[in-house]
Amino acid sequence: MAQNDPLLSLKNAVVYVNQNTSSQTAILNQLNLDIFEGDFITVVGPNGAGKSTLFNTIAGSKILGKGQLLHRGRSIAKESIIKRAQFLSRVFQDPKMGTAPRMTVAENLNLAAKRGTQRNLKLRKLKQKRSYFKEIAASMNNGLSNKLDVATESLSGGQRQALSFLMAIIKRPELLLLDEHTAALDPKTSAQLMIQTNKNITEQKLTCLMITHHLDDALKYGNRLLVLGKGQIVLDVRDEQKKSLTKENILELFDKIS
Ligand SMILES: Nc1ncnc2c1ncn2[C@@H]1O[C@H](COP(=O)(O)OP(=O)(O)OP(=O)(O)O)[C@@H](O)[C@H]1O
Repeated sequence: MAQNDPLLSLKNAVVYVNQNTSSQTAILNQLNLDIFEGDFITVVGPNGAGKSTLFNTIAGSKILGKGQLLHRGRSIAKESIIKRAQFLSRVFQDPKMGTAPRMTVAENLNLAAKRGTQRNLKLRKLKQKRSYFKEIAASMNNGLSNKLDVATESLSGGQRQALSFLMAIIKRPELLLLDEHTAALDPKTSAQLMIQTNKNITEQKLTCLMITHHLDDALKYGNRLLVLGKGQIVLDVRDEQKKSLTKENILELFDKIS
């Protein structure tokens, strides 16, 4: 693949609800998007703009009605969620999703680390991995590293989201989808997780799309910003153009598309 070929492309993507009925509506409407390796794209838009639908379409939980979805030039529109999970991972808003509640932090990390590999790893190996798990948990800077043997259900929301994030990146996905992953957290915890999120993404050069309603975060983080409205991309800016964008610019655009 040439350096400038996209990692993932949507071409004239249309997603319908109530397809083939009189109330058929396009909730993604002729959307075009090229995602390149190393892009850290923040995604904003009013409620109902189609942000989650975009993620669902990429991850496979919504079916493409028309158009193309290409991974490194190869159509994946008909591939299952499980198949696509081999190259992408996703963190949701709800701290209860993404982790197994009765399992400990270390067991959850181990499960994520061996995803897609042979299942019969011995506990001995889990012990060997402990120092690595402790190290990455410590990098989240929120006390998670002292809770390796604690059941996930007894973690704080912030620790649980930090764990979900680590599980999502532990095998270095080609594409990381963050779906308002800090939205359920209090402002301080949310800001703290965002700092660690950004650190990991930039240091590891991960390719990421992040939906957020925090416009300050959307402007502060990432190299590229998308505004979605009515199932279409109404703004796609990167680098210097993104840096010169203001919250007011985005809010004006929201007014126009709502
Ligand atoms: N299964 C469905 N049936 C009917 N309408 C749906 C369905 N899924 C999504 N929609 C509609 O599609 C539109 C886009 O929804 P989507 O959840 O993608 O928006 P969003 O930008 O993520 O919104 P929010 O910021 O509120 O999370 C909305 O009008 C929503 O009501």
